[in-house]
Amino acid sequence: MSLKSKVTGLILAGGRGTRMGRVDKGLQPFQGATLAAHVLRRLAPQAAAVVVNANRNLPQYQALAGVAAVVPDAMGGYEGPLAGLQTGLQHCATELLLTAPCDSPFLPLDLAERLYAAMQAEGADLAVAVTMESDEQDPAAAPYRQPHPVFSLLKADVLPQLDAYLATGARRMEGFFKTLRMAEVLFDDADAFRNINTLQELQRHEREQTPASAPGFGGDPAALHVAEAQRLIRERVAPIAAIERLPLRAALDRVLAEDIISPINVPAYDNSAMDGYALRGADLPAEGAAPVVLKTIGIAYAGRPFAHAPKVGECVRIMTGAAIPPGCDSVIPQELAAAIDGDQVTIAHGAIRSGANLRRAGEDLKAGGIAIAQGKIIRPADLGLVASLGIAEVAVRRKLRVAFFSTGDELRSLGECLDDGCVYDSNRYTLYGMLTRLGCEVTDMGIVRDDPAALEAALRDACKNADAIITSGGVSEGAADYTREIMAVLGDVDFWKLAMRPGRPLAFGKVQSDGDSAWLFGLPGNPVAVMVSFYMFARPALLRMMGAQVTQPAMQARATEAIRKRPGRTEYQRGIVGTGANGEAQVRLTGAQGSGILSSMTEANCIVVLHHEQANVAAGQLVDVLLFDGLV
Ligand SMILES: Nc1nc2c(c(=O)[nH]1)N[C@H]1C(S)=C(S)[C@@H](COP(=O)(O)OP(=O)(O)OC[C@H]3O[C@@H](n4cnc5c(N)ncnc54)[C@H](O)[C@@H]3O)O[C@H]1N2
Ligand code: MOO
Ligand SMILES: [Mg+2]
Repeated sequence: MSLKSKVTGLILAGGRGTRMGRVDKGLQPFQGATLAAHVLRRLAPQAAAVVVNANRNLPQYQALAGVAAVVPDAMGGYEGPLAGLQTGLQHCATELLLTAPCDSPFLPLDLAERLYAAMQAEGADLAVAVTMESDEQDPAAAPYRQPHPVFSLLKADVLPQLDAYLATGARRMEGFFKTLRMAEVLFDDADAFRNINTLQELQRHEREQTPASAPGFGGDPAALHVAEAQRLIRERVAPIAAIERLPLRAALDRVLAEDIISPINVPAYDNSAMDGYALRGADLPAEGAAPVVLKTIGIAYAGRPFAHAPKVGECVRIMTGAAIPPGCDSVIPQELAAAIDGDQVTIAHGAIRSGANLRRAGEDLKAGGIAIAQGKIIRPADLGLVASLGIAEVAVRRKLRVAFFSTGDELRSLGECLDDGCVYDSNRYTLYGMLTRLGCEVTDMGIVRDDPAALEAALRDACKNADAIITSGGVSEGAADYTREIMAVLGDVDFWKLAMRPGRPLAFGKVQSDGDSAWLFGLPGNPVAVMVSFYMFARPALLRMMGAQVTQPAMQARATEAIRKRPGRTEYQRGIVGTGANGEAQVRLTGAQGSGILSSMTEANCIVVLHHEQANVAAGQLVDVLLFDGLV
């Protein structure tokens, strides 16, 4: 049973709006809709039904598409949010009630899920959102925990306790919550809980640009901002726990699972950076003094130290990498000596500074320090560094297991005859390439026909062994797109329309079968869309599951031509970045940008990122670019 089906959403809109001049807060216009409509849009995906608690303008609330019921306080008399909660619980047909105030248009899209997880973990009756806030008057003060009792998830069966509490005359939410077993959930995005209290605040927000956390109102009001979808995915997935120990070379391109702590200083001893003479800095001639002549008393080779300390007026011939003899603190490269005659070395003032040309013990790495932090993908330099510490074996995360398949009756595999109306399956090849380059252990499950039973069997099968499943096709709303239906049956899967191009539809969630589960990324079928969606959503999530740090190879380049762009969605266009005549980075587009035109991807060496709020780009303007090298 999905979480969503257990939850009733309650929008608390029953207040007097005292701080807003007694207007009905929820009905105030905000970014093309009302405040309550924004709250509804963010609650609806998290609940089986949404109920509004309002004491005025009931028909206006009822007119909001998707509202199951509008209910006034049972106790009457504007007694505050606890009275609204009582009414909500009375009308809650599910096991759980999720509350949000009508003036919080940015509430988190994973509110129910995160509150529920804490409730389960702590065996609580209710879970409340908490954020860390800082004192605006005193920014230097330590941040404090701010609970948000109006953002809570409660068991519906606490109603008798609430009735009894209200009967005592008490009205404070916090007071009532203290009588229950309460879990607190810390959200790191305090902005998501912002509410709008005054008309001035409302107007200020209206004027501000659509924030990154809000849906893409510039285009389709229901479309989700790319950053919001990325955040939702990032917050849900976690690194796999399994670790394996590998001989150093086998760890190349794997994710380091434990910090590498340096057992030694590197270098282990002070040594020479030059071939020359090791000497005592005190012997160097002062300004205006005559050159000094030092007598060579021995030779220090790399690996064969010279153990005697030179006395005043003496030096030691030394090779690069050799340990600095005792008593010496400087090295003069032999070519900087004024003269060398047998064992006599003449040095003029100013040839070197005292302390020059020494590589100090521990200057590269200190014993006991972190040489490489866990989460790093091991590259050639890391192999070398680990070897320099004398470490022969490293702990890496086990490879992430990713199963993938294509969906569609029109698809044909290589070697098959291309019937009328059919296309060769290319997505499985791009997916194979992208996943393999990322370092995943892949399972190619082939093509799955547009048939509900076949899809269900494939998804169940994939759950058994895979950490993640990637599918392509069938996530839009076509008549043969059964994928959505089956995905929803097998788990908590959200279907998003994203404010982006290409890659508008995306399914993400957890599918389960017989106790096994896997994260599902249902990518769109169009061949460019599948790649862009993979890079923007699946790649960062898979890296996180792999326990790896997520980086994107980004730069800026000047557009050689004007680019049309409508604000309100993120666009990813294929580009070719290079160096212009003036030595500056510049980028041009690869022509046709249709999401079926795969040749535009092979031609390109980068993706030009045109951000959500960005409008038309003029020729010569700087744009953000994601380089394929490092990304792919
Ligand atoms: N009424 C609407 N229609 C569509 C919308 C929309 O919002 N409203 N979105 C469009 C966008 S954008 C995309 S992207 C596609 C995504 O659709 P699906 O994920 O359902 O994918 P399919 O319908 O199965 O296929 C789309 C397209 O891609 C070709 N395809 C699919 N799989 C492969 C493959 N493995 N190899 C090569 N080509 C593949 C398929 O033949 C179709 O041409 O929906 C739009 N429609
Ligand atoms: O955005 Mo669709 O993903 O254009 O092809
Ligand atoms: Mg389709």
